[in-house]
Amino acid sequence: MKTLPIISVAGLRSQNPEERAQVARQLGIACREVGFFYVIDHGIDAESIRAAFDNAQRFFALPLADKQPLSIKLSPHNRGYVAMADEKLNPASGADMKEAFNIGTDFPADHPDVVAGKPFRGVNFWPEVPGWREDMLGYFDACLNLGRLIHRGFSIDLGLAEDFFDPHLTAPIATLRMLRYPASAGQSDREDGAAGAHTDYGNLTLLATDKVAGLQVANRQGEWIEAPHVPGAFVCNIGDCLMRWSNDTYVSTPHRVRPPEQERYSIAFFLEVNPDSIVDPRDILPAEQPKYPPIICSDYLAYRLNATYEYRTQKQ
Ligand SMILES: O=C(O)CCC(=O)C(=O)O
Ligand SMILES: [Fe+2]
Repeated sequence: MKTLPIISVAGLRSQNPEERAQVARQLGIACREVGFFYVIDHGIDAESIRAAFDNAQRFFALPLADKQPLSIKLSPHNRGYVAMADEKLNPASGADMKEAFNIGTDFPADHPDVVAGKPFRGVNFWPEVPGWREDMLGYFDACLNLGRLIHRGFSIDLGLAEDFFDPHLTAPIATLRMLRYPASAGQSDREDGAAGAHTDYGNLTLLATDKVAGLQVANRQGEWIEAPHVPGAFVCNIGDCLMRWSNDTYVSTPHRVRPPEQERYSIAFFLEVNPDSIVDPRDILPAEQPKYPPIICSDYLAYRLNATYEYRTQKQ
């Protein structure tokens, strides 16, 4: 396998069950074989994607003094600004040459779940850039709805009720993450210098990229293959939580980012499920011997984040 499949998900919106099943079959093959695929006909309009990239650019262009007060280190909820070289997605490798900004599921400070200190229920940090918050929350919701739709395809493929994931996706943990990788100018000697090899933690990631190359995905032969920008497409991949939930039927696959020739932007949307959802392989594959005990979604995510971010002392 040298290239990633490109899947049109338009059929998932069809009234005709056969059209939905046809898309589900393609998703199922991709999720079993490589855990990565491009999605086209996703229904998110080009203008809102462009606005999200413009907003990312405007944010990262702010002086460090404006970004640092929004530091993720000040958030117990995985939100805010990650400064250059402050993260190692592969702890065995070097620091990632990137900066990032995380927006989580948006809750007001007086929401009962926030007041009660429920895991991952918190307020976002916002830069003072006009229009930014509205645009980014609109884009967040569009990604969430696409993530829900793709989960319907997964349910069909896995032989579950089509709405199996719906009750788990009513108010899920989700993170919209803007990323900026500076031009390496030939300076980096690490193939994974922009983002170390890692798998994602949740159920599903939807990634919008710009034209600059950098993302690589490991195929089953252990070779790194390029995942180039496909205009209008999202790069989608399975995360560890869904791999576990599906008893390893779907695979989460290592990927990394090479130091780009030119400055590169990407925007990832990491979708988990509701914080209190029980992730139990027996619910998806009751006939199989489960490889994993049941876990609570928020416990699993907190465990994975705490392993990645040394500064995270606050358990969620
Ligand atoms: O920027 C990219 O292309 C991929 C980023 C990524 O894999 C991540 O942040 O988890
Ligand atoms: Fe990733």
